[in-house]
Amino acid sequence: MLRRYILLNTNKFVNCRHVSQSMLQSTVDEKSGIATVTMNKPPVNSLNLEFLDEINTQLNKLQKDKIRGMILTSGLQKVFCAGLDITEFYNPNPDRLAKFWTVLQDTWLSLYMASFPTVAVINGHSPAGGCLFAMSCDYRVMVGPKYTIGLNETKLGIVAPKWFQDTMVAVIGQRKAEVSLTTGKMYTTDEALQVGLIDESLPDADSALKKGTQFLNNFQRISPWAFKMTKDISRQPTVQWLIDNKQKDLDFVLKFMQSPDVQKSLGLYLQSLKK
Ligand SMILES: CCCCC/C=C\CCC/C=C/CC(=O)SCCNC(=O)CCNC(=O)[C@H](O)C(C)(C)COP(=O)(O)OP(=O)(O)OC[C@H]1O[C@@H](n2cnc3c(N)ncnc32)[C@H](O)[C@@H]1OP(=O)(O)O
Repeated sequence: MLRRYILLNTNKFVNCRHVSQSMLQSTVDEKSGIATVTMNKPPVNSLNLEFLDEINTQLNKLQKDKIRGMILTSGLQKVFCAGLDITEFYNPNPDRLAKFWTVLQDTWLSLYMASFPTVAVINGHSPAGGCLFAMSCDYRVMVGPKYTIGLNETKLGIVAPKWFQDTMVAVIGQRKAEVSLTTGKMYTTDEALQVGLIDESLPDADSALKKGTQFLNNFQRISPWAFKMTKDISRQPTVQWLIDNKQKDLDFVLKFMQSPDVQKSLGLYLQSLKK
């Protein structure tokens, strides 16, 4: 493994393994065993087929490398992740859409059930799929006050799939999730903290990264096996539906996304984004 000193987001030099460098930068601190995975796909870290594939491959690699924890963050100025790349849905090629959705399912399962503790350092806006990724980590630290987070699918004229919804229910509870999902609510950092969608709010990215690292350091005294078993038991009810219904979920998405009404809504939404 290539060893070198590199500059991390914390502006400190640390001795680390440099795992990869592309749309995703991943570094592992040798001493703590904590990986920092930085999404860096300008302009907004939208999740297309190739990017999701890279994220999933990296998560599986980190698992094999037996890292002790992971921070997921963004290398962009003001966006953590803009969610799924809407162009994957608009006038889709059915084969590509099927691959895209399958990789999304797999990436979510890898992240949600990661064998190591995970923290999202949300250093920018985090709508829809970005919020799903953040909620799938074990702890969320967000940089405030100016960014927003939430599952806004209804605002696009589409529907958050069951497993997106269940992930939110697991974080903020049934009632709050229902209101949040039906209204497509995007929470400010303060609101997200109040509702329990995030665990901490910090004024800048450096202190958020430190806070995330502090959380992961809690696990130095906890057996990785005990951690993983506990997390599996806790998260099993949320993941089981997708594990049992991957094909049904995919078939539904293929049908839903090719319906003229959904395509019309997506076209209008894409236009409004371009404006
Ligand atoms: C019963 C079961 C039903 C099952 C249904 C089946 C399937 C449904 C699945 C639905 C799941 C969807 C999940 C999603 O994640 S959908 C994506 C939702 N995302 C958003 O709504 C975010 C939209 N973006 C923004 O709000 C902003 O871009 C921002 C993230 C706040 C950043 O703002 P800013 O920095 O000002 O950047 P711009 O807005 O100027 O954007 C720059 C550039 O990027 C393009 N873009 C932005 N977001 C996306 C995106 N998600 N996908 C693709 N492209 C995006 C934007 O159009 C600009 O492009 P141009 O530079 O070409 O103008």
